[in-house]
Amino acid sequence: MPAVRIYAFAKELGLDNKQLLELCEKAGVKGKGSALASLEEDEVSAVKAYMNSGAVETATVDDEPAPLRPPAKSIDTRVPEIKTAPATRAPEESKTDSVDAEVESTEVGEAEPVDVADSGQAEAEVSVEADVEVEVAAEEEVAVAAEAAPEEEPVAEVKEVPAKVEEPAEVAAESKPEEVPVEAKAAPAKKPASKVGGLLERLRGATKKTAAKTTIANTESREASATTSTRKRPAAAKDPLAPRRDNNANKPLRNLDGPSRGDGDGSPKKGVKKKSGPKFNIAAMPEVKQPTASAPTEKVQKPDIALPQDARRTIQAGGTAPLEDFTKDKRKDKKKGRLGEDTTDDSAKKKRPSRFGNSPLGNRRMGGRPSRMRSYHRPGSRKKSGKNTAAPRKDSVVLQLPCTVREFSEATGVPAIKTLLTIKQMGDESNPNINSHMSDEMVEVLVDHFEVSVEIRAAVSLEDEVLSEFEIEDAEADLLPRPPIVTFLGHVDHGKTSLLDALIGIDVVSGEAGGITQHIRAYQIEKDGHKIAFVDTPGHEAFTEMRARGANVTDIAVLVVAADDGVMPQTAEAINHAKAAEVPIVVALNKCDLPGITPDKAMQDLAANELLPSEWGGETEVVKTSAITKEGLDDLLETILVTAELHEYKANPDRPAYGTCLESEQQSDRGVVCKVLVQGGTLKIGDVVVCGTSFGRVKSMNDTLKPSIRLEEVGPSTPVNLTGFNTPPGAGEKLYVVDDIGKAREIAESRGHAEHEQNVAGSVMVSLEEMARRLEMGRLAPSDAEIVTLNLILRADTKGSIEAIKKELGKIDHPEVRIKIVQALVGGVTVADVRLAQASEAVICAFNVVPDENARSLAEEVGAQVRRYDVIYKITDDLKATLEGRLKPEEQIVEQGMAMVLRTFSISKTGTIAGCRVMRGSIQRECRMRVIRDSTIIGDYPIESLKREKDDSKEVQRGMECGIKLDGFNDIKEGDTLEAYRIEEVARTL
Ligand SMILES: Nc1nc2c(ncn2[C@@H]2O[C@H](COP(=O)(O)OP(=O)(O)OP(=O)(O)O)[C@@H](O)[C@H]2O)c(=O)[nH]1
Repeated sequence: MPAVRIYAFAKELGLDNKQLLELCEKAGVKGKGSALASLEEDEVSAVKAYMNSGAVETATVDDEPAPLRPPAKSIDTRVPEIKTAPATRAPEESKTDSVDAEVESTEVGEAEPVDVADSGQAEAEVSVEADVEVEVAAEEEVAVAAEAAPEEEPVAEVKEVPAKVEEPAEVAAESKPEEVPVEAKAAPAKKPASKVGGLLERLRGATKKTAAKTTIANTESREASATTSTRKRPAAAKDPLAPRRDNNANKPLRNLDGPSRGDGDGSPKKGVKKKSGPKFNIAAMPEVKQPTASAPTEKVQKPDIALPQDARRTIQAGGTAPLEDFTKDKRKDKKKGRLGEDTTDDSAKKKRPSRFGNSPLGNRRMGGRPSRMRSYHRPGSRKKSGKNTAAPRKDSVVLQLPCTVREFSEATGVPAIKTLLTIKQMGDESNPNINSHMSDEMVEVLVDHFEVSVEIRAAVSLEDEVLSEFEIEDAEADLLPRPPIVTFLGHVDHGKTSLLDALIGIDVVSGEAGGITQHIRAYQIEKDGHKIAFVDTPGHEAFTEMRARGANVTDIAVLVVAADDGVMPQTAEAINHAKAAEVPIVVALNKCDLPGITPDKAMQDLAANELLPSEWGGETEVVKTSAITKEGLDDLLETILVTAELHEYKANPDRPAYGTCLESEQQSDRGVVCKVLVQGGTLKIGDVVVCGTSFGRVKSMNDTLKPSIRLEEVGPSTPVNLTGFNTPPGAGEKLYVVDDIGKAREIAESRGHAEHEQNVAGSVMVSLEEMARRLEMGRLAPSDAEIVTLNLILRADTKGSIEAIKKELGKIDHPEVRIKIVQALVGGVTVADVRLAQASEAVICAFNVVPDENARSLAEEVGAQVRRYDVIYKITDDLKATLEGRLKPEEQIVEQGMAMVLRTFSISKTGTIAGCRVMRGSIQRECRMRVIRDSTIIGDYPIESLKREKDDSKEVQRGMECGIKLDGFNDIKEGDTLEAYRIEEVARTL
């Protein structure tokens, strides 16, 4: 049973909100502050139990004979009062309605009685009300919609609205053939139905059977999110508004309290007397009577009436004029005994159109609650005689969200003052006025409260509007062959980087800190006239996200398995990523040069992981390679190219580009540099791009392999280093080219806002929940006081690094200590970080970045700790050791000094000499040097030679000039900073 709001529950019980809140308190259900608070199933039971215990004298909602005193008045008086919302009804209770359900299923021929009785959706609509008269038409609606409802569940993206039985028969019937197959297909798709996910699927062409499904699922979710308030768009509803209005204009309103609720002749249905029957949410009638036909006694001047806003909109949209509707209704009313009752046309009842009719928003259900669109007239509430001069409540109006109090009142006919009063009664203390914007939730509550029926139309976000064009599939004729994207995946140290280096003819592996890959790399190369985009991923377990990202952008996965190791944990993980991405896998059985290697064990491992090698009769190509001897490299390349040829990868280059951000960083001179893999369209300098919460105009694009090559435009399957974003986009975010910088900004900002809200909401909820849990267990203060928190401020070179560090730190689990990341940002350590560290007593962890001079001296001054790392697992090892109080004294890095490179000299045979000035401390011959460019550590090397003038020197002091040659690094440049340090065995303190 879903949670039920206080106000709804109070309404059922015939109590006011305050009374119920008091009852809750007494029943031991604490912490329900306002009418908007929700009660869980067990809490509802607790309240009911409390009420049934005789402690209070009030009506009960249970069907069973209750120990409470009987209602003071007749059943007619009580019935409307105890109209039961779904939240208050236990599933078993709904079984009392199974008789009705059987009738329905017989008539419709689809729904089983159990569907209605058992389904939560069905239950949601069934009322406990002991109502004698049940409309056959309504029953049909229940039966049909009850069957359709469960099939809607897989639509994950749809905001809140659970399917409900109150779905009008027409809508349910129409949408069923369109939706069910789509959702049934979409459900098993392994990839989330994201925009580019869908496009990628399409790009992968006809070889993938799932492409169509995913595309459809995407379209569905787009539709759903565009309207928010609907789960499905009836196929026939081209113009969502017109049919709805026509229906309502032409069909008589029903007065459910009137005699027509029976068989149509005004008499109650025979044989079903006093049976609990389902209640259905159908067209609400105006709350007050329309003026009677009696002629005015004296001639009055016709008032000058301004049409309400929604009526004006209707006319502008080409709908019927309000007066037309009015006259139509009048004509129809003549045939009726009473307003809203058509006593002549019984069939009309069965086919009664819902006021939600064909609208795409038609099945919007207010927050999953039962609609109260039906008008109830409590005894005494109906006016006995005389004319009602109050403005009739409107129904069938469209309410565009977000809306103000004024707009709500105009749309619903509820006076603004009454609306404001109700908002206040609901516990809103913000003192709203007529122009105040209401939250969607509040609108929903008010609609429920005033029992008005409105069609709520969620605002279509700019993002949906702008990015929807990326959902459109390219015409086959526009697709041209594109290079394959090949990702190297596998366990740490199995030789991915070495193999790729050997294939491309570069040497990346020797410059990697700690000998492990910590960043995703991507290059496009040309081999034997074929272009291929290669992506290298880290193998260390911390980089799961990067591996997943690599697998998600790839066409072909090359699984690198060291022949001496076989399938290891990250190999298995990589296999899963590749399988999830549904891409072909080519295995490179590497390190075959190692002596005494028999590849059989690795082959068995592969077979055990459902990758049966082709030489064993399976379908997986296994190529034996060695990055050292270059054995098997040609074979590997050929296998990749043949696989690519088989799959015919295509894309449309003549469209706005889209792609994926693989990595991003902040550089001091270039700003945000983002490694992007273009997957479709052509990306050009000057294009406006949006990527996650970042946006900008493409300023420059550089080749990823040869950064000096500037590119003006790049087509599909091309990785580039791109500048122009305002902030570093999140790795893995999708990039889209849009036509307007304003739109890009708006999309990025709204995403940022939503992200922020989510973060804030998440953290508050967790802490409150945790607190509540602890309070419950009565152990809040003592054990909490014992927990030591280590605050961290993370600074790293890329977002990917932050992601990986966070993941690693998340593994540190200790009962008495915990790590809290106060802030995690890309870029060098700044003064602001030091200030924050000072205020929050945090330690600053700088991964592959350094503090700027101001930050460094401030940190020294205030005693803030800046710990620097270049290998990811050292951070966790260090912190773990720190937290566990077992810091080893050895390997303490002692900073020695810093030198600026003023000039460089290239000497053949020797290499590049850096002419430096020592700016801080001193440089000693045995020191190691960090090479820093743009606040980022680009390498760490020992000193090969240190000279003053032409003489070798052991130490050069601050202010002096010297020549430094680094061992194994010749790419030193003017402006680089060299930091000297020594590793000493000294005691560490935190
Ligand atoms: N004998 C031998 N050694 C290899 C071969 N390929 C790589 N190695 C060595 O294995 C070690 C790890 O190689 P990498 O290329 O860094 O491995 P990796 O899989 O890229 O590692 P990560 O990116 O950190 O996951 C290095 O010392 C390489 O020299 C090979 O084919 N034969």
